[in-house]
Amino acid sequence: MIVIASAVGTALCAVYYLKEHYDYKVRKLPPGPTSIPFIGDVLSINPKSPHLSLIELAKTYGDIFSIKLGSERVVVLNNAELIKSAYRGVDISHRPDLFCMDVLAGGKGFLTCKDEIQRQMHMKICRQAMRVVNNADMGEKILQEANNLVNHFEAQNEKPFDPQCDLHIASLNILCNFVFGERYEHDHPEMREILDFSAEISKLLSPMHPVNAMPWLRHFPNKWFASLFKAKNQRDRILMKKYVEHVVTYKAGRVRDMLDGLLAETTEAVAENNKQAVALLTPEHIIINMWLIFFAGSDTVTNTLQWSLLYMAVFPKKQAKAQEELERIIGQSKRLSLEHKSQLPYLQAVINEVLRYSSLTILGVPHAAARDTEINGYFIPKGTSVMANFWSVHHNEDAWDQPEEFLPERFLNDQGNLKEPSQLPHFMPFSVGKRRCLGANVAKAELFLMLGRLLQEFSFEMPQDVEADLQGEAAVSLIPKPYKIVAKKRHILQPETI
Ligand code: HEM
Repeated sequence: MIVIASAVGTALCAVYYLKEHYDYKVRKLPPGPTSIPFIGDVLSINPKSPHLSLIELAKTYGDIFSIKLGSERVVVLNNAELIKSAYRGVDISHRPDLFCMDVLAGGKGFLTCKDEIQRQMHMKICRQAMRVVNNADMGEKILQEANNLVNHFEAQNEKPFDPQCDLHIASLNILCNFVFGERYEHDHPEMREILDFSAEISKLLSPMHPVNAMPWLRHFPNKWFASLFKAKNQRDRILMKKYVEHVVTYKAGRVRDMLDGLLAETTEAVAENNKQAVALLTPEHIIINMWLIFFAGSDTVTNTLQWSLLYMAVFPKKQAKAQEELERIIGQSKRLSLEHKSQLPYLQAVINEVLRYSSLTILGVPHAAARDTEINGYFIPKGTSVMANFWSVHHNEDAWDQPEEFLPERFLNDQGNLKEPSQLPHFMPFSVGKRRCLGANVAKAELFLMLGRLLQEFSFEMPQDVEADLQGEAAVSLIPKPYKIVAKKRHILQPETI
């Protein structure tokens, strides 16, 4: 019996390795390590720093290579040129299937939409709805949260505190305001529910989570699936309530927020008898698209602000330089606004350097091949997941001078102005191409006003005898480990102290 079992096992392994050999040599898939049946190459990846493990693999296999996560092949791109050429067209513009996302989006909304024409319509509709808010009072909405944040930080009385919760509520409030025109106090029950379902969904989104790795488990009672469906129901209940309230109070020609923008799109599509657009503007589609904006826009901004405060405390000279610029341009008499952006290049350079140095979205959001295609001469079968190692791009020694130093000055030209994007071909915090971040302008506005307001009011310091940890921990993105910080109320800086 043992002999038969070993013979069968050996034969299966031989078939597996022959298939691997065939994939690499005959089908010309991007090269990579020989994987182990069932688990693939997971042992080569350190879950705490996957971006660094992938850089190590690139040293052996080149800037485009493939690994297996379980039985799924994933292609990894490790340099800016490859990422731009792969993400430019529609061939690599789908998202991989993930069970949790299937449950939460159910094929609706723009994120998982596989029909290119429908996806483009979704994007057009969402961009138009977002633009309505951009042009109106986005700056005011952000400033309101920034001022609220100042009050919360002030209430800490210069004692060490963890800023994560305040920053998260501020960024969620901006999105609530932006999407359905409401903001909440910290202890409002609806805000608590939004925080709960957002945190639960963030946990469930890892491809390694049991709901995604073993979807058949849903047929048996278990806590993971129960929490997925609970989070979905909470989300649907709150967003459907907002939808109904907006339908009841909507007035043509008066767009209060993104949801009104979507209702205006619906009215227009119905009037023009545009059946395709109407089909993408059902209440379910609208709710999913609203949620996708929350899902994509809250943790990213919260985590970037968390990194920003930590870096300000660790690099006090850079903090003082940004404060001196704010003092000189805004002073005490004027209110910071988005109009001041061009006059505050150093603050913008600090934000860019935070985005580069932290490379928060280390591996971006995975793409998938929409059809059989090629990258750099290698065959990429339809459905294959493709990931971009943005951390590697932002820390590439050939592209950046002293990449391991925090130097906002690298984003300024000789005249002290912010460099043009064309002068920064290796800077891509919001990704590139067809699926690049839809909210990049909103994110930049939030970071500018929130960090700007905080630096006007406080100097950030690490608590006495505490050393900052700048390594972070990898989840869906690279987030700072929980930390405490001191927000010292500022007294106006004299230029000679800098
Ligand atoms: C610092 C903050 C942010 C960073 C670093 C960031 C970065 C990214 C990245 C890397 C992607 C993946 C692009 C790709 O797949 O190639 C993405 C997608 C996306 N982001 Fe952001 N983002 C931020 C804030 C926001 C905000 C505030 C919003 C909304 C208001 C937003 C909305 C989106 C959406 C909707 C997508 C998906 C686009 C699609 O699937 O086509 N993001 N973001």
